[in-house]
Amino acid sequence: MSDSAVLAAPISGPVPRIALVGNPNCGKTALFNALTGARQKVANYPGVTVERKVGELLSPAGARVQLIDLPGTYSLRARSPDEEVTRDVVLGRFEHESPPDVMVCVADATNLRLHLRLVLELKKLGRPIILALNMMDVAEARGCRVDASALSAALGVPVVPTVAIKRTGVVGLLDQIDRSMMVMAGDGPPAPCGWSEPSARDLRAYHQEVEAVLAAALRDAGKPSLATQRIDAALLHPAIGLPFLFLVLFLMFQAVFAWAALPMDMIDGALGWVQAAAGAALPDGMLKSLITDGIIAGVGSVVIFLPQILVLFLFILILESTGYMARAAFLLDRLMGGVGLHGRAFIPLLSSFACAVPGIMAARTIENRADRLATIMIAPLMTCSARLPVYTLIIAAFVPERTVAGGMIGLQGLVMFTLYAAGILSALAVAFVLKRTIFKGAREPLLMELPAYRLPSPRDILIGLLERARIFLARAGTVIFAIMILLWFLGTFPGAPDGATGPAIDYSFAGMLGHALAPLLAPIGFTWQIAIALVPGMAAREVAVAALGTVYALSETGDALSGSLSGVLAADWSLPTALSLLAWFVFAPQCVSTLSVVKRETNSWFWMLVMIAYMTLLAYGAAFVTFRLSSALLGG
Ligand SMILES: Nc1nc2c(ncn2[C@@H]2O[C@H](COP(=O)(O)OP(=O)(O)OP(=O)(O)O)[C@@H](O)[C@H]2O)c(=O)[nH]1
Ligand SMILES: [Mg+2]
Repeated sequence: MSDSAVLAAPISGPVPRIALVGNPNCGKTALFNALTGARQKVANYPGVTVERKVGELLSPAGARVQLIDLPGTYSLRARSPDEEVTRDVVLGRFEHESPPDVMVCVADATNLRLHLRLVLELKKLGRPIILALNMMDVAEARGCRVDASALSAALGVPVVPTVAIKRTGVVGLLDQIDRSMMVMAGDGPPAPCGWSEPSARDLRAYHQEVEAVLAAALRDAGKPSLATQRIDAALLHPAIGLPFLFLVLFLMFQAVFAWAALPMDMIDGALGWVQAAAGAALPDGMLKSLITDGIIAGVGSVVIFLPQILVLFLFILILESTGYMARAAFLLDRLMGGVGLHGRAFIPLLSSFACAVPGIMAARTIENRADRLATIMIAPLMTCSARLPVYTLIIAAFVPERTVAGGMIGLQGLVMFTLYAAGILSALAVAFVLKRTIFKGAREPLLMELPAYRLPSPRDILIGLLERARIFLARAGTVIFAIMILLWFLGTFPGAPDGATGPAIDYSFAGMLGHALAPLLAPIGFTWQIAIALVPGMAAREVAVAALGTVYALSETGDALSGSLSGVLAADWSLPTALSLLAWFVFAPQCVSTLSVVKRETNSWFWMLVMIAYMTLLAYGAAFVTFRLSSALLGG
């Protein structure tokens, strides 16, 4: 997620600071990206940005300016942790940080009645404000006409109409930023902050003032989006809504298998060719083993999953950019309420399908601490994309490639869906227990704005996918690459003693470690090779696959890994072992980044340790039961 132009660290110093403030989903991040060239996440639901991001820009007058993107909020009376970030930045409550010198208030031109209230609140801060009247394209399309100069006069702040996603108005906004900074420099120290938590009376006063401003500046309120109303009439229909949502999710998992099959075969073929070519070109010896068994077999066995990751992200990006994501939260609110979860938990949980780290951070939008903790605790049970390679590898090895239900459903996709479902159902079960024991409390109603539906922009989707591919490949090229070299060393040295019969890895450090761990894992059917793979798998789950690739390549008595890794596994493992490993991966807390983000977001070691303990117990238990049951049933 890191971007060269964007820092998450606090900034201080003489460079002027400008903050983008506004209600959720009004286009602040889109504007931030347009102004700084960054690629922060933009999506069509409230609560996308949950932490402040800082970027830099050069104003037309040549001034260096720091631009801060903030989480959306309806008021400075912050309720949830993401809104608190905005409040604290705006009020200058962060240590060693002065409040922003200028605030660019972003408002959705189609929904001024709601968005102007925050502008009035921000005016009380006594600092220069510029109003970016965003979504002017949508406003125009709906016949909503706002008189920008009348609005400016009524509010007493400069107003710049913008279309953030098309960069329209960016130049005007930059000019206005220069002007505001000049005025600020001429004015001397800013007026004292006149903001205080608005009382009910203040809120009524704001409301009246908004009406007066609208009367002066809104020429035509326009019509609400007819398309959105029609689509929602169907998609939020009590009888259609949920089945449609499940259909979408089901299609997503089928597509992950079906669409990715061809490119994966192609990558597999290309890797096999590279491995053979490297094997033929290099003289026998250590270097050849390092390159073919260590690097190509290890890193290659992960890279092959890129197409699946991209198909998964394609679906998630489309769900996020169309506006369906917020509907899904709404549809599932009652279902989630059944286990005591808040409807808002849906977005963090769905994000966790990509990766639990942003998912856990997205839980900042949940106001109630108990609800938020419960969501954080179960987020890693959602099947993250790093688990895809593990699942796919084992499924490809053990589940035949055929269709069921009259050729309609791929069996492999069905097994994958079952694994995802196992994650979801156990998350709900854990939440049920947590909400009835540790996190007791009344459930709060879901209040969430449903954004208008939007056609996803192919360019944005493409950029999103490229960014994903970059992150995935960068990881394969750095972390996984380094771990594989280390593992190759551990799997190669010390070499086999004279007269040894088994492959050298049996006698290596990695072999010793694997054999040492084996008794612990034997009750759940894991081989010593799996034991070796689980250790580096702590860094990231897909590393386990890379490690299996390397371990098995080193275990081969031939030169290089003959045939695909899944073929080797099919020959080496029993079906109960494979099923047991799948069950293990549904639950195991196997990723250091998730655990560290849990520590950071809950601000306590305790919850992190609780997570490790409960997930490890569940993983061991599930693997044990799976192994025993399937062994008994299959007679293995
Ligand atoms: N048509 C149109 N869409 C826009 C415009 N600006 C932003 N969007 C879309 O509006 C949605 C929200 O944009 P974001 O930039 O994520 O909004 P945000 O204010 O940062 O939202 P939060 O981080 O949730 O507070 C996205 O789907 C954008 O593509 C605009 O000027 N016109
Ligand atoms: Mg944002």
